[in-house]
This record gives sequence, structure tokens and C-alpha cells, in this order.
Amino acid sequence: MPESPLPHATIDPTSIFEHFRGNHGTELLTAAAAHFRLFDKLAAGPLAWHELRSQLALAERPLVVLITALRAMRLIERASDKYRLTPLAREHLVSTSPLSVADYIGLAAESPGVLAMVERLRTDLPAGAKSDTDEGAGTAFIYREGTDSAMEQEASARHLTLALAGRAKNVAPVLADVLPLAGDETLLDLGGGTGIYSIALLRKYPQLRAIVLDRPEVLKVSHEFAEQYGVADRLELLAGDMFSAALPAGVDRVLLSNILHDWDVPECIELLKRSAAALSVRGEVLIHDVFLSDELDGPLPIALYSAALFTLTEGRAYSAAEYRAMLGAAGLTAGQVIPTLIHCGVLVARRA
Ligand SMILES: C[S@@+](CC[C@H](N)C(=O)[O-])C[C@H]1O[C@@H](n2cnc3c(N)ncnc32)[C@H](O)[C@@H]1O
Repeated sequence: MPESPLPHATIDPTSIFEHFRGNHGTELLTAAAAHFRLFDKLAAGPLAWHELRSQLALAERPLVVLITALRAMRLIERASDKYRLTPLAREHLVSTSPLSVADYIGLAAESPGVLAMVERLRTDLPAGAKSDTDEGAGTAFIYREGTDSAMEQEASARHLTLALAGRAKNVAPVLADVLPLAGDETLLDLGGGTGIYSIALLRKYPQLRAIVLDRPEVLKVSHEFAEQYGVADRLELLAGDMFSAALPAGVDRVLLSNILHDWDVPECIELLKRSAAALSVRGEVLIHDVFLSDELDGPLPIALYSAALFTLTEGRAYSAAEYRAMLGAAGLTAGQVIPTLIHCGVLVARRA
């Protein structure tokens, strides 16, 4: 079988992803205005973070997702550790304002997407997870021992893994361009999915070997990709749970591509500690992901992607500052984010 090419995109597809995620803007804005009455609550005066949490009855992760998006929309701003309405929100989103459009926004209050978002915000549970109102069909993209995951069923694992490949095929050649791995022997790709990022790096660096760790049903797809892209002799497939599997020791790089954004902070720190323990003396951890601003007030496309991650997984988008804090807890320190494509970038970390 002839080897498949892995070409660079000639036209940047980023805007398509931004349009695709636009629905989360409607959902979060309508949830805030019509369900949580956030703008009316803030009309009475600025609130501290803990006051927002108790007045909205939201856990930390959903509140971060909601407030980050509203700050990115320039409807809420932070001043002296309190959150307040911007002039735009005060004039147009407070229900008693003469020029309020709150009822207009309320037209979407009962739409299925908005109701689903409100449910996710209130329960802090990903779609498919078991809750009082949900039978639990299984979560997409994440596997946690003891819970139902779509990644454990052959058809859904294949469908979800191949869906991600579309984005990954565009980004992987750019990641290979920006990472100098000429002196490296081994790359461990945790939650590697199709393995396309490893494949791009293997094709660029002939001395490199890669190990993709993922769930068994997903690895069936990675196996096909390794054959298709002509790197099967240098790509090892390791089936396991990244939170508990014995990881190979002394690897030069651990790649966490679009992994940490699937998990909450304690799980991210755990994965970073496990990654750090797998490194050789000069080894590095590569966080390939999207990055919110350190202020957590944008950019809007990442804030809306964060909402998508929040609804599907146990994670959200993080800022580089948040990653630096997690890396610090794992004994690692990072340089600057190196941009790749479709809002992604790579943060390279080594032992502190
Ligand atoms: C969002 S995808 C990222 C795939 C790929 N790295 C990329 O950048 O496109 C998350 C991957 O992590 C895998 N995964 C989730 N939980 C896992 C676990 N506990 N152990 C091993 N793999 C897991 C999923 O099967 C999936 O392939």
C-alpha cells in the first residue's frame, strides 16, 4: 500500500472552528441572562468570586467557564478582585434598564442547547456521565476507571477518534515544524488517539521512536494510521489507563496533546507528575493545547472552545499561567508558548 501523504494546509482552517463553536456563545449568554439572572444580580453592585459562586450556586469549574466567556464578550470585568458589569451589559442586559435586550436574549431560553448548557453548568458533570437525570451513555474522549466511556466501545471510539483526526492532520505537520527533536530517541504520546502527532514527528525525525498510550479500542485506529503513514516499525502501541499504567522510563519527550484540557486541575497535576517521572534526565514534557489569557478574559474563540470541553469532559481550557502552576506542582518549569495552528500552541517544560 502506498504511504499516505501528510501535507501542510495551504489555507488556514481556524475560522471554520470559530464558526463551529459559535453556539456556545449563545448558550452561555442566554444561560447567564435568562437562567442565572447574572446581569440583574450584578446590577446591585460588584461581587467577589466566592459571592458569585454562592449566588449562582455553581461549582468552581462551571463558574470559571461562564465568567471567562462573559469577560471575553466584554460584558463583565474584574476590578480590585471583584466582578462588575461593563457599561455595555449595564445598559443592555439588566432587565430594568430602559434599553434592555434581556427579553430578546430570553427568546432562546428554552432552546435545547441552552437547556443542556444550564444542566451541565448546574451539575458540573460532562455529557454522558451518570447523574440523577441522565442514564449515562458514556463520556466522549475521557476514560475514568469505573465510569462509562464511549472510548471503550469499538464504534464510538472509532467515530470520536477519527473525528479528531481532521483537526490533528492540519496541526500535526506544524507541530513537527516547531519542535526540534533531532537529538531525541523516544517520544511517549499519552492519549495519542490516532497517533497522528507522533506520526508527523516520526516522519520528520528518522531516528525517533514513539509510543502511543491510549485505550484498546482507540489503538485499533492508531494501528491503521501507523500502517497507512508508513511508520509502524517505529511506533509502539501501549494499551492502558494513563492514570495507572506503568509508563516507560527514561523517555526524551512526553507529549500531552489535547489531553490536559479534558481533566480538572488535580488530574492534570497527576498526569504531569507521571509524565515527569517518565522523563530521561534531559527530557521534556510537551503540553500541546489551546491557551486562555493569563487574566482568564479571552480570547473569545478559546473561551467558547473551553465551554465545549467543559460540556464533554471533566476539563476546560487553561491559561499558560495555570499550566505553569500545575507544572510547578509536578517539579517542572516551562518556557513560552510556541504557536502551532487552529488556536493551538506548545508549552515545553523541563525539570525545575
Ligand atoms: C481529546 S483526545 C486527544 C487525542 C490526540 N492526542 C489529539 O491531540 O488529537 C483524548 C485522548 O485521550 C484518551 N484517553 C482518555 N482517557 C484516557 C485514559 N484514562 N487512559 C488512556 N487514554 C485516555 C482518549 O481515548 C483520546 O484518544
